[in-house]
Amino acid sequence: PEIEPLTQYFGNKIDVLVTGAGMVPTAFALGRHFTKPKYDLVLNLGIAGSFDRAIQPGYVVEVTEDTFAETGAEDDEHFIPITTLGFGENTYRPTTSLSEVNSNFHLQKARAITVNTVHGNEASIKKVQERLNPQLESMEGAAFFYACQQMGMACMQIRAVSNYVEKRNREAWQIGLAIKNLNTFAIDLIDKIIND
Ligand SMILES: O=C(O)c1cccc(C(=O)CC[C@H]2O[C@@H](n3cnc4c(=O)[nH]cnc43)[C@H](O)[C@@H]2O)c1
Repeated sequence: PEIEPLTQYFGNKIDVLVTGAGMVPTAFALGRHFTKPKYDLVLNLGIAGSFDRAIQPGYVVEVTEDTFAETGAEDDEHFIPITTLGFGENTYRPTTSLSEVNSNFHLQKARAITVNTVHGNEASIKKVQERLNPQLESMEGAAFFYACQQMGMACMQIRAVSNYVEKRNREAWQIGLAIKNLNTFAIDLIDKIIND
């Protein structure tokens, strides 16, 4: 449902890969799909939660970096990131930007984290904010950047905010508004890209 208006609009003019929610389904689906011809541009489109009260539900945002928030080790009250452990990276970035792709389009930029568990507890939200100071969270973004980087694909992540990251308050989520705004933006952008 997140990209149905877009698939209806473009038909088979673009390839749409629905990965399912979460970093493992996303990385697997992209790894399997990328054995096919190289793409000019790969877009990750989805909804997200916002830690930043200035980035409100309905806003469409360009993600400029995305961190796997949970990869590391606990040392009692202290968190040791995987980078410190020496097992690899936790932060990944797009390999192109909206301004490079089409200078007529502008979006607010934001730093994101990628999580397995949607935050919904005040203490854990405070902890992750103190550690990583994210503006957005999703369940796929960093895995998307990772897969694209591994395969040398030009990539960008565009997310529409469906909810604030707060103590679980499912009734306040505005998924319909986020999906509408995400699809309106994505259709406009892709239309320009394929017709220019
Ligand atoms: O908690 C629920 O009842 C519930 C019902 C439907 C969907 C969800 C999701 O968690 C959707 C996950 C989906 O959306 C992205 N997303 C949206 N908001 C957030 C968030 O605050 N934290 C992390 N991910 C979020 C996510 O990328 C998934 O694709 C829950």
